[in-house]
Amino acid sequence: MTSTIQDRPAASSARAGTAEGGPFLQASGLHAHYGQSHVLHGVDLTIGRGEAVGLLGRNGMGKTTLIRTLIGQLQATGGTVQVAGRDVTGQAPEQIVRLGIGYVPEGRGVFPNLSVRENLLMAARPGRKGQTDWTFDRVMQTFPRLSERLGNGGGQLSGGEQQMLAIGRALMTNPDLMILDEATEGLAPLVVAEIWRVIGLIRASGIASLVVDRNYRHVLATTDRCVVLEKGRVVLAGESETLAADEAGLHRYLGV
Ligand SMILES: Nc1ncnc2c1ncn2[C@@H]1O[C@H](COP(=O)(O)OP(=O)(O)OP(=O)(O)O)[C@@H](O)[C@H]1O
Repeated sequence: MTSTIQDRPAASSARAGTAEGGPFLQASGLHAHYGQSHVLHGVDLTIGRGEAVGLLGRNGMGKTTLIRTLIGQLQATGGTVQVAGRDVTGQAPEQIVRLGIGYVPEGRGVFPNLSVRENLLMAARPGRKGQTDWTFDRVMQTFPRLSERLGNGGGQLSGGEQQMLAIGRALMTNPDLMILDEATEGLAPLVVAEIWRVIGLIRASGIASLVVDRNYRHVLATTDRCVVLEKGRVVLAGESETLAADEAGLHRYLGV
């Protein structure tokens, strides 16, 4: 994160939103800038309740910027974002994620000086509708490796364990939507397989997800729908199964 990120103004109060029954997240015509640099150019994105959505695109195409704009870390310079039926455009990240988003940023985000146990327990809270499905014990069952490291500091963990802890922390908030940005980056193959297993578990548990990963084949195979960004614009979108068969589109936009 650099100083070129535009300051986000004070959070505005929630404006009237759409009904509860609509998609969990809906972004319409999103624009975002870093200083003078125009990075998102009118992006539309919808994530249904319980839907797994993949976000694909080559390096620098705007995937992380889109995520940061969705959760209010970066102020949208145009367009709107609705979460759980509320217009959250311009709101502070803390307010937006409180509506039920578990965000696992690229590069993780665990507290290095707190133990694994403390990292998890401090994140614990019921979900937006009071759901408490994800308890400390369930996270332990999901990541047996973390249960062996409970007393260790976050900073003493391997990269893979830190990633598991970051995902575990997000699950402890009992989210309706998990956002995973490059969750497998830089990890050894066995750990990568473990992370994909958990991404599958999250999907099966009915939590919606937005998944960014370099392994686009894996993303296509483990999501319902995918959106492909090129230079801050959606250039391909559709059912993952259909996109997986679109060799020409994948070649053109993902360079494969
Ligand atoms: N903090 C920043 N300040 C200025 N420009 C930025 C900043 N972060 C990203 N950019 C630029 O915005 C564009 C989109 O970057 P972004 O990180 O969103 O892409 P990405 O698709 O997530 O790619 P990657 O996989 O490399 O992270 C790129 O041109 C990038 O150089």
